[in-house]
Amino acid sequence: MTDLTAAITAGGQSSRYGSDKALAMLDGRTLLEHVAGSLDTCPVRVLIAPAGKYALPGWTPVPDTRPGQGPLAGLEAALTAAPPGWVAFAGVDTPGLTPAYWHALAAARTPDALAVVALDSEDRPQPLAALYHTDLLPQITALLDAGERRLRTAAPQAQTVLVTSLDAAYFRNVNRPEELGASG
Ligand SMILES: Nc1nc2c(ncn2[C@@H]2O[C@H](COP(=O)(O)OP(=O)(O)OP(=O)(O)O)[C@@H](O)[C@H]2O)c(=O)[nH]1
Ligand SMILES: [Mg+2]
Repeated sequence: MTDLTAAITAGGQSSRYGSDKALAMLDGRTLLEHVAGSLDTCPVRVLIAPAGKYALPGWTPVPDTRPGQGPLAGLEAALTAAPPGWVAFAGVDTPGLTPAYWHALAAARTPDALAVVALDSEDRPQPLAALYHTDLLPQITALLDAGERRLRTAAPQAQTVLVTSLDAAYFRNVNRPEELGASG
């Protein structure tokens, strides 16, 4: 994955979780560390979060361009900070991601694609564990300027490769404490 820049967007409020879910513990590591571990071999790694909020060795903190405006704004900050090319973009709350997941997405890229998005076992797109190309940046900025906040609008369908049949375990998503279960 040496040609991917890693970006974790961590500017959320965890309002459903009730405390900062990035720091919630699962199997001895924080959720943030689980996600970071899936991307540690990427040469450039950025954490979209307020300066000083998290200590994540090897990851460069990058502040939001539009604080509090959601993950689409987090993606804008990530694509702005990244060198030209592909960015592996993840939230803090998907601890099932692994290097193999990102390899599967990277292998699905086509020459015309600007995004690679997995579908879960119910065919729902997973834009918070997806690849985006930095060439999307001007259109994402235009979307945000026009008031758009939905991450799923980040890339046009015609330039999005969909990846199916991946293991459901990759898509574990923690929004509430009960979703961490006894292991939390
Ligand atoms: N950079 C950045 N990331 C965000 C922002 N809002 C949400 N995120 C991140 O997007 C990911 C998924 O968001 P949610 O699951 O809705 O997390 P959240 O907004 O913290 O939680 P809720 O308040 O319960 O919706 C998480 O990694 C969040 O940290 C934001 O304004 N800026
Ligand atoms: Mg949210």
